[in-house]
Amino acid sequence: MAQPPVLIRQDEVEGLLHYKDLIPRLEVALGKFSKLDSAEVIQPVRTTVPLQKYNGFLGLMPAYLVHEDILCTKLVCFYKRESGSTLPSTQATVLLFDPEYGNVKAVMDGEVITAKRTAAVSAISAKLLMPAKSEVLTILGAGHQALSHYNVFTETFSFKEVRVWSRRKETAERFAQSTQGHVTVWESVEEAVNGADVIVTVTGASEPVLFGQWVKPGAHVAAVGACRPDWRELDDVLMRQAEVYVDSREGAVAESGDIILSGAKVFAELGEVLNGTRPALREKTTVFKSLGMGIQDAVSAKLVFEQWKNKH
Ligand SMILES: NC(=O)C1=CN([C@@H]2O[C@H](COP(=O)(O)OP(=O)(O)OC[C@H]3O[C@@H](n4cnc5c(N)ncnc54)[C@H](O)[C@@H]3O)[C@@H](O)[C@H]2O)C=CC1
Ligand SMILES: O=C(O)C1=NCCCC1
Repeated sequence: MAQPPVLIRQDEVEGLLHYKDLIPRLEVALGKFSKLDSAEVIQPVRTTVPLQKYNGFLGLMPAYLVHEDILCTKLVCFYKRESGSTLPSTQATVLLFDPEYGNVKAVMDGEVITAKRTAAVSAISAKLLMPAKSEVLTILGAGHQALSHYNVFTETFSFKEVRVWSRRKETAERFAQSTQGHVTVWESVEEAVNGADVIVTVTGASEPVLFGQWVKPGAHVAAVGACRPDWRELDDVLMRQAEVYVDSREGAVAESGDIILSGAKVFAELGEVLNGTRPALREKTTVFKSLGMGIQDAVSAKLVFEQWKNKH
């Protein structure tokens, strides 16, 4: 009979999952996903169950990485919250299976995994697509993703200046006080992104907050919020003037309001750039539209479980 699953708590996941281990594994997984005959990676587009009463969704995100034999699913609830709400906007649990036997080996917190793997993939996009001498990073939004993005971007790159904007100034100020390094707080998006080389959008917005006319030509935008077909973070001008990269084409055309409603064309998946089958147009204005993928959670869960076993 199979052993009962181990339970790995949020604080344990936090201590076990490190960007230096995660980033190379995500790069390999994204590359495999984007191979033309991607029989190595099985990942259907996320199934979402609307929770109309609560302005939210339950997302089911299964994935099987055949060669690594990782079978995993994340269950994630995400919500559109009113300004000032104290309820969480994302809650997630990750289940790691034994693919042969079919039992669950581990149940682990999915919030840290979601925060870190999303930020790590944005860092991969920036490594490939940001201008060669990037000095100014602007983060729009000041929640969980803002912090994980701040952490991985400052750990991986050397920006001279980091700026933050949030719809409530106090939230941006609290964020700036919580970070290790110096972060300047800006009251308007237009000023915050003026001259920025890299812009990360990590808001709960459903209408555009970032407009193309404010973005420096050649800048790189990692657009992480607006993960529903009728939600936006970026305006049509930006979507049409930029070269658009995605994590999954199939996911992007099903779920991204910024892509669907602007009519923008997807230029490449990040995995195609990593595989060398599509170019990284670093000198152009680029948008990486992130929606999140089950394989990213699967790779992270495997890492967490490996590290957990080493300690027990
Ligand atoms: N692409 C991906 O893989 C993932 C995307 N997400 C999305 O990323 C976004 C941020 O997630 P978290 O940081 O966890 O959320 P959070 O709730 O911790 O932070 C959200 C931030 O956005 C701001 N915000 C909310 N509504 C806004 C509006 N209408 N206009 C401007 N700012 C607004 C909030 O004030 C806060 O600063 C969400 O949209 C979430 O659904 C989350 C996880 C993974
Ligand atoms: O990939 C994820 O995890 C999520 N993506 C979009 C919305 C929240 C969770």
